[in-house]
Amino acid sequence: MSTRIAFLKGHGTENDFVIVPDPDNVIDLSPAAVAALCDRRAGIGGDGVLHVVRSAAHPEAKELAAEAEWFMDYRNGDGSIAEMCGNGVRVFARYLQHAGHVAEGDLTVATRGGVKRVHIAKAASVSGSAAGDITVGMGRARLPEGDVTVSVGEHSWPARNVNMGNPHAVAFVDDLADAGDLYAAPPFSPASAYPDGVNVEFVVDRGPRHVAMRVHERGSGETRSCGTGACAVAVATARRDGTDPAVTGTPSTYTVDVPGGTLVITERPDGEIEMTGPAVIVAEGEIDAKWLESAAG
Ligand SMILES: N[C@@H](CCC[C@H](N)C(=O)O)C(=O)O
Repeated sequence: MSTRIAFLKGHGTENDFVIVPDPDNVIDLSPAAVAALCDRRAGIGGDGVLHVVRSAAHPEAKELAAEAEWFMDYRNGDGSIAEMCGNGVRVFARYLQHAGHVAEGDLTVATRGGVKRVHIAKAASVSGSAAGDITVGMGRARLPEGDVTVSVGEHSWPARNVNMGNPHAVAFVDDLADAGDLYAAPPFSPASAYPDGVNVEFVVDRGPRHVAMRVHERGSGETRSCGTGACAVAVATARRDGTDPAVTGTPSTYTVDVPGGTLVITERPDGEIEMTGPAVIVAEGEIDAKWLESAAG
């Protein structure tokens, strides 16, 4: 490993990531190293890490190399691995554009949840200062059967199971404040419902086809946004509202406010879901490899 490791910092609706470009997959990103990087006081700080690797150089993505040149090796802030990160893909694409690997327009990104189609919209200003939104094709949701209850303090709510490649429990609440401080993962029952943990979304109505949510993410705690979570919320809300596109035959679009901004989610009658929102690179620099080695213990 060289003595300096390049990194960038980016976010999508304030779901923030430490980006580690490593085309040849030579950096040892242990779970402890990821947690050290994401530490908001002793490290750089982030909800997760986007390890940017050429698909051909990663054992989990080699087979996807013909379809997507780059693999998003996503890690949660505690170092755990997740199947998918929706905002992560959008920020990953912005990094590829920023680094000159891709231009505006269409591209593909390999993830543990399969190959995702991405569209980088044209910048809104000629100076390029107002970057265009980024849309990602998130694939189809799965809606596993089963009643789940989510609790916070004295409150408990029925929750809808939605799998966006990763697991989500969506609870409709009267007031987002009822979810409390969300320092700890909200307990759910039955305890066997999510053997690998779950991301929990709390949702209120804001208007026609417009909701707001808070989220507690598995492996990261409460975050300011979650892309897969916003998609899970749009899917659950469409079923609640009777606007399931598979039934109505027309696309269903929801605006989902998160604490860090707004995402727009469209589900088509064939079940394919697209998510659109901003993605920004805010800084770049170098990490001392010796610090990372000692911080990771
Ligand atoms: N913030 C992400 C989701 C990241 C993964 C999640 N914490 C999990 O463990 O499933 C998003 O934007 O989708």
